[in-house]
Amino acid sequence: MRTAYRVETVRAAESALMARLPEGTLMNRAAAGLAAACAELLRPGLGRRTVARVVLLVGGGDNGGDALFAGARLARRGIGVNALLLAPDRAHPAGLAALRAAGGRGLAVADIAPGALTTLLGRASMVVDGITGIGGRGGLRPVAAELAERVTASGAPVIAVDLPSGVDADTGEVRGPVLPATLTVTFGTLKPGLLVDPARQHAGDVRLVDIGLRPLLPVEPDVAALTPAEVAALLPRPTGESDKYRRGVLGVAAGSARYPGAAVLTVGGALRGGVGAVRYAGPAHAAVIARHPETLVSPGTPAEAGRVQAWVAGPGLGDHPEAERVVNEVLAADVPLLLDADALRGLDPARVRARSAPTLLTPHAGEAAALLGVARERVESSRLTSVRELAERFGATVLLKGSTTLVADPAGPVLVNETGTPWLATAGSGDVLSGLAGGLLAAGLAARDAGAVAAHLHGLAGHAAPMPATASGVTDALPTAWQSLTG
Ligand SMILES: NC(=O)C1=CN([C@@H]2O[C@H](COP(=O)(O)OP(=O)(O)OC[C@H]3O[C@@H](n4cnc5c(N)ncnc54)[C@H](OP(=O)(O)O)[C@@H]3O)[C@@H](O)[C@H]2O)[C@@H](O)CC1
Ligand SMILES: [K+]
Repeated sequence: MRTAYRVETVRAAESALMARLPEGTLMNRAAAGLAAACAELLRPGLGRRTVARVVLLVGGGDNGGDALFAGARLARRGIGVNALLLAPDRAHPAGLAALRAAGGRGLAVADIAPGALTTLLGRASMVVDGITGIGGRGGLRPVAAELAERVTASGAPVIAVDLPSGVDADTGEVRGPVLPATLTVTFGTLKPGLLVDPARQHAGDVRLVDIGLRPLLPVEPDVAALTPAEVAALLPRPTGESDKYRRGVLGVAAGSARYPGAAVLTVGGALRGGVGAVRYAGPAHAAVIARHPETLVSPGTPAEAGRVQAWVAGPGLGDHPEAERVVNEVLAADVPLLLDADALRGLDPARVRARSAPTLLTPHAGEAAALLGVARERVESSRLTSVRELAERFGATVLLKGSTTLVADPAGPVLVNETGTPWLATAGSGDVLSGLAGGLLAAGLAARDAGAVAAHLHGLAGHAAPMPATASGVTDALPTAWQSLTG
């Protein structure tokens, strides 16, 4: 797992580690890793014998200290380094002294004429952002924001120290101006803001520098992303003993006269999710059997459908004459249940909490907002907080769809899926995901794993599908995605 820890936990681990080591060791390790990453990016330019010039943006905290010590290392290699000090009286004294001793310059931003600043930034091979790290609060303050804007306008690549300045490390929220980076060099551990949108989008590539923190961090992270190997290990595989019931039978209650396609896509996703069989119950049975002849179909409601190991309900229920009854029946079924789309409308938390079998809810931001009674923008800007709130309120696992899909249980780490692509924002794509995750539930995966594995596969299939991707194309690409994971 790629794991991320919130600031409070990082600080506790850092102080425990610092207490065992000579003063300055951690910052020295951080600066060494940062300087190495910068030098690597500068090398192609140096190969052409252009003069490398680095500009450091230095805030009043230790994030600025990291930038200054890294700058000193670069200056010792003959690189021209100018540090722009946002708070000159508070710039890390030892860091500034090291930079100056190595031949670099420290300049108070307030003392630089606008024209000179433009020239300095225009000539920079790269800008190192040490304005704020884990000590940053809210969006950048006006002077820092103005500087950030000028840096962005200069077009120079930005290397963020620990975090892009202006993002919230713990929540991934962006509450004001921020300086977007090409590369973020982070220390000791990832922070949630490096995995969760919208902050993640400002981080560029992320490189983790080991400063020896790992053994002092708790086992359980706050946010994590499964690696491809971990996803592969969770995929259900039939054994010699398998029959369709042991592999799992999924019930699908989706689609309606108006939206038969939703039933077809949900069943398609399930069949590609490694399930033993799919029972479809509802008005779109003819469309389902025409497209997926291996489906066991019936026109009735879930209670009449026969034995299943999990249910998916919701996609395209639309004008289904018995939509309410369908949702009531699957809620009453004592098997894992995935609720999506129309089944989420007006869903009563108490009814979900009362279930004895696991429940997985798969809202997009709009549906999540309706369930929480907040504006959609609030969910989009506070995705991590929102998904946790929903999981807590419903006592269920919640998969919040979006650019980075999040999967939360009422407690424990939130899983982030990193394989998504904007191409998946296409009609019916969510129905495929529901079927896929439902199939994994029926195969016996825990709700959190089913959600995370489905999101991962769905993302890979979104990349593998012919462009421009359609939901059917994504379904058809699922075996390719599966094979890319299992070799
Ligand atoms: N601890 C360790 O072991 C290690 C820590 N390391 C490094 O230390 C970093 C944390 O350092 P930190 O705690 O000094 O906080 P930091 O991120 O520099 O920010 C505080 C400064 O920013 C300012 N400021 C705040 N908000 C602002 C805003 N919106 N806009 C503008 N300015 C704002 C704030 O001003 P103030 O509020 O005090 O007026 C203060 O001056 C960490 O991310 C990592 O890089 C590494 O060396 C590895 C070992
Ligand atoms: K920074």
